[in-house]
Amino acid sequence: MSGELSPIDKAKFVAAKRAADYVEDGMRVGLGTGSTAAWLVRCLGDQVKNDGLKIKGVPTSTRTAQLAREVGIEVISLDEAKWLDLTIDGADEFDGDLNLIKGGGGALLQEKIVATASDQMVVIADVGKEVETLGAFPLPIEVIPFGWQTTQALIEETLISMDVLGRQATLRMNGDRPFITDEGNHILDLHLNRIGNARQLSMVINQMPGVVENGLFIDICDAVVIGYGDGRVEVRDINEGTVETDRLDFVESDNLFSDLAD
Ligand SMILES: O=C(CO)[C@H](O)[C@H](O)COP(=O)(O)O
Repeated sequence: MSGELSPIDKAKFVAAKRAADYVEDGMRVGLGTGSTAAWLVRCLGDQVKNDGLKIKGVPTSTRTAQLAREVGIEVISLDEAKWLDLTIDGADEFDGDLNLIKGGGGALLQEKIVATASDQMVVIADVGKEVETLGAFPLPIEVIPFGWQTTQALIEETLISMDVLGRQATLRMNGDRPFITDEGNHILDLHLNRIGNARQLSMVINQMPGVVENGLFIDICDAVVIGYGDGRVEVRDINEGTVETDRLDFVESDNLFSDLAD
């Protein structure tokens, strides 16, 4: 990547850069997956290299693990860490209660395990991820490959019996093959348009044989750092509402930004 970044990349960058302020020396930090989380990993790597920040990172995917090592972050497993001070991750959608849809990058299982094992989960997102009601983004469901079509049919039939509108579950592909997660599973993307009762839906889906986990994160996220293309950031905290609006100075961060963009 080089040259001028798009407003959406700038928004992701400023959200990630602001969220890096949550990270303190000595912390065990869950590192999310996706393009926004990748900015965070690069920002933390920069602080490790240039400011002597000492952290241990628990990545939520092989992709993030590779990037974290490349930028100089010490990587440990979740079982080594046992418990984390903080997880910072992206999201595909967040609503006013800071409930999320995640898994667009196919890492929802590790992401949910890691976020749930953390004192605090902070989401970083460009403002386009904010929704009134979750569901326009297809809900990822991780299923084991054995009998996946039976699991798909069970999901669709159960949703019909619950009168849920729009319930097609499509197998995620990687070219002409099924997408395979880090745990060797498949992803079904459930097209609902609108999720009326996310908590109930999540529980119903997770009870089905063959389902490993779904991408609804209910009552897990503590704060969202929202980035805007002009450098503004807004922090929304579950307990305190909007706690801060700020503007990151692109001039000040130009070096880091263009280094990272290269
Ligand atoms: O849940 C995820 C990966 O499984 C990502 O956090 C989500 O898809 C957002 O990605 P991006 O930051 O690239 O928009």
